[in-house]
Amino acid sequence: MSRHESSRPEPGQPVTRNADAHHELSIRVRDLSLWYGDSQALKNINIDIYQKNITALIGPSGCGKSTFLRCLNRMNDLIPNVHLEGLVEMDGFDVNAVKMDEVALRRRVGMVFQKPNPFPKSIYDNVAYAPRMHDLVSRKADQDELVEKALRDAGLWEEVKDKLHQPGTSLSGGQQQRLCIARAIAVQPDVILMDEPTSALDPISTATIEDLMDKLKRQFTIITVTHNMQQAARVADYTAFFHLGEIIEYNNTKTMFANPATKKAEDYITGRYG
Ligand SMILES: Nc1ncnc2c1ncn2[C@@H]1O[C@H](COP(=O)(O)OP(=O)(O)OP(=O)(O)O)[C@@H](O)[C@H]1O
Repeated sequence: MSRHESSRPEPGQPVTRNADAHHELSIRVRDLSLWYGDSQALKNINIDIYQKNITALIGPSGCGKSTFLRCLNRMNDLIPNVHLEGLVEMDGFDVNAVKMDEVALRRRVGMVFQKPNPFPKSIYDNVAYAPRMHDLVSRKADQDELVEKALRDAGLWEEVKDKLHQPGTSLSGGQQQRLCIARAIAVQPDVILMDEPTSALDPISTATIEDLMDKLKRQFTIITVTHNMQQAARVADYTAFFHLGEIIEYNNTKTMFANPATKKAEDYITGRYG
């Protein structure tokens, strides 16, 4: 029996589709449920997320996409009265295990938010902050090299190389978001979570970030929440459709958009509801 067959959810669990067998597993989620107090926000989520691919999470407002994303780096731990059941496994490690070091986890799983949120520091220090905190660099020359590489990989170096000591907040919105991406990749995470990374940006900055995501997936596993169906179709290798806290459909993006298996996903993708 192949790894994929053995990890299939039991019959009766929410529908999830396994991906092409040649892709390596990054994150395995089984029977994940989450409650805010008495209110259940995620219901028996089962999904396999693949390395060095982009997975888009789509679905109507309030269906649990951001809640799910935060389960992947334990950011829900910061919210009072959250109760979680089920398994989130990353490269074979149980993310929710008591002994899992949250600082180490957040080094492996970077996050980029909807609104660009650079630290109130220089462009240089925004990028150097986390590598310093994680003791990844000590010599100044190594730090300079790392900052340059992260900014180059985020497609920002040419625009900022002559003003590295200006505040990150002095950049345009699209540049600030690329700075946040540089900050996230500076510690070489395995996974980057993006929560509507372009929704606050103009169309040109959005296109720049989409191109960047396409390049970054050679190095990183990317999971992105988006309300923009064209964006999901353009950038995502796989798409998961959430509805009322469940994953109703999960497939490679081409198949889901050309031939959705459920009426709900079809209606949502075609803009008939949501
Ligand atoms: N901190 C919180 N405390 C209590 N309930 C919450 C909290 N965050 C989210 N919820 C609830 O959990 C459900 C899922 O919310 P979530 O933000 O994950 O959905 P979403 O699909 O990301 O929505 P959107 O597309 O609007 O961002 C909603 O009913 C929401 O009200």
